[in-house]
Amino acid sequence: MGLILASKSPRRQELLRGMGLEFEVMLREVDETYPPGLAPAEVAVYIAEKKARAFHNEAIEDKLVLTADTIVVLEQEVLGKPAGRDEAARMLEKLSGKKHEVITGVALLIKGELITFSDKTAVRFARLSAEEICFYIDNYQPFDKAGAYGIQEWIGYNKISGIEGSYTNVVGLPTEKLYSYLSGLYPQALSSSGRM
Ligand SMILES: Cc1cn([C@H]2C[C@H](O)[C@@H](COP(=O)(O)OP(=O)(O)OP(=O)(O)O)O2)c(=O)[nH]c1=O
Repeated sequence: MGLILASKSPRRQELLRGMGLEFEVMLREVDETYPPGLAPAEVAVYIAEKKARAFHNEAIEDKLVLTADTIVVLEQEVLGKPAGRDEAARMLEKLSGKKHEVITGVALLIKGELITFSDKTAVRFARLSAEEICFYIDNYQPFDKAGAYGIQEWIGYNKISGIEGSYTNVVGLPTEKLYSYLSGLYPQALSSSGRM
């Protein structure tokens, strides 16, 4: 069975490769807004599902479509990707010295059937000074990342004091949980790449 990753995120592509999976990348335009009243814990799955539904009417035979969405939740506030420098700085100021949650929602679509799940990781930031925030924004890539940071970049190495849960979930895909779902539901997706 073929696996389609519907994601432009180079991190997700790298994580899937790291899982030993073979896949192709197909992209569709998706409006990533969500209803204002939606509980933060449900937002990532809601958007991942929207990304998968973009393939609903397509002839993709028996291929499995995988989509995901990652958000940061700080004290019930959902932080997505920052729109610009000021918003990135504000997000990092809020995260400084606090613990937040990173939630990645995943949707699997096959033959019109949709399965969704999510994983949650707690991340604790050390205090960030104004200089450190400026340095990070000027030298790294906060703009394509939820919460304006990448755990895999400078800030993750130097300013994250602890995490509880899956590391890959923070980067963009809960690989252990995904592997378990694929093993149970679609072992063909794993065996087609010769790994099982
Ligand atoms: C918190 C955090 C997020 N991120 C990334 C993961 C996601 O790529 C991004 C959140 O945006 P998403 O909307 O989840 O994904 P995307 O727009 O990059 O890709 P696509 O919608 O095509 O699948 O933030 C990191 O790389 N490191 C981190 O530590």
